[in-house]
Amino acid sequence: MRSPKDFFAPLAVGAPDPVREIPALPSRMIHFFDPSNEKMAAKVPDLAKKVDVLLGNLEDAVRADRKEAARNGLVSITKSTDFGATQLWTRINSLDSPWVLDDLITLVTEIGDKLDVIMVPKVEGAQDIHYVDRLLAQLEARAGLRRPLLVHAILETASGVANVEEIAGASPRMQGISLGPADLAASRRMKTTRVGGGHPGYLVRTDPVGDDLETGRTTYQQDLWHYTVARMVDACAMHGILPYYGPFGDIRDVVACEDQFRNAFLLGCVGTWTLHPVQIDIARKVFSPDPKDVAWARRVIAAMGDGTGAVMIDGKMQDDASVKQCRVVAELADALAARDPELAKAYDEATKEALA
Ligand SMILES: CC(C)(COP(=O)(O)OP(=O)(O)OC[C@H]1O[C@@H](n2cnc3c(N)ncnc32)[C@H](O)[C@@H]1OP(=O)(O)O)[C@@H](O)C(=O)NCCC(=O)NCCSC(=O)C[C@H](O)C(=O)O
Ligand SMILES: [Mg+2]
Repeated sequence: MRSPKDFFAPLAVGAPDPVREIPALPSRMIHFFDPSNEKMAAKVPDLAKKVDVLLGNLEDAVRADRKEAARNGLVSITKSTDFGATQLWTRINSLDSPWVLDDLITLVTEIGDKLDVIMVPKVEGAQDIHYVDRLLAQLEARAGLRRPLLVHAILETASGVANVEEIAGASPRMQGISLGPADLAASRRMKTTRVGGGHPGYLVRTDPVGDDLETGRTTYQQDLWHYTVARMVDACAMHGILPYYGPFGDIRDVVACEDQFRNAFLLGCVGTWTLHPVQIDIARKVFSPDPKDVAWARRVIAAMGDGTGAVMIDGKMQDDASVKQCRVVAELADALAARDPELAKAYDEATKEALA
């Protein structure tokens, strides 16, 4: 562990100074594409206008014999595309793979000035982040980069979950963490073969009436990912970084996808991965606060003056703590409205109505 005194010192001579605060940029959807897939690559310029984050994926879902094509494809797409305000991320191959060293050397050298965040899969503990941290500093120095690259960890091993707090605080580069439910399920030896989402077998049942154990007993499906997401959210909040849900693999089931995304949003996640174009609008809808909630939050903030004391609004008590909750919603709405004029209009109209 670095001493708190040198936590913000660059890890290589000539590397840029680490950031002191992680920017809370809109990142409702991290849209995955395979840069070696020509059809997907052709859609990148249009997708850049629709999504908050575009991620060129080099790891799982890219065939082993296409790894170099994906890496080179990402370099060439990046050089020829204007991403505007949309962030560009990449997911490198895992740290024990034969590809990761060339991924980092090539990407930082060729497109380090355009990349925002590097997603690192299968992170087991702080040692993995420390390795990437030092290597990135050396590569940034050699490439003459002025802005440090940020790092995002995927929580997809049992050790990663056990060590999530130390991972979140391992480096000033840590931007956030995502849940990786498929690898995590395998690592934990869970018995689900689904990529994220619920499972009908994971349930609780109401008590029997009398001796009849069979009839009239309602079952409620539970969320397999609740514990992990909640733990990830706490670790991220504690270290001032951002938590994300990960993949929802049943592309056809847009209804359950929306539910899973909303659970994550309500628990504190700022965004999710989108694997197919059909998931983009779902993520936008879910991870943008509802105009009615924004109007309410703004109303409470306005009524609370300096934010202390207690007032009654529509029969509900508001105090110092509830105004803080409202500020979370209102500040997120302001940040999203600055990027999305349609949303800005919806928020302002709903607020006017609520204050009338
Ligand atoms: C899931 C897919 C393989 C489905 O692809 P396809 O069968 O081609 O779907 P469609 O025919 O419905 O596609 C319609 C058109 O849309 C294009 N398309 C599809 N997906 C994308 C995309 N992500 N970005 C841009 N464009 C996309 C198709 O090319 C079609 O185009 P056209 O023919 O011109 O109309 C595919 O969606 C896919 O591969 N998605 C990404 C998968 C991925 O990235 N997986 C890795 C992340 S999940 C993971 O790694 C697990 C995690 O780590 C964990 O452990 O939990
Ligand atoms: Mg994975």
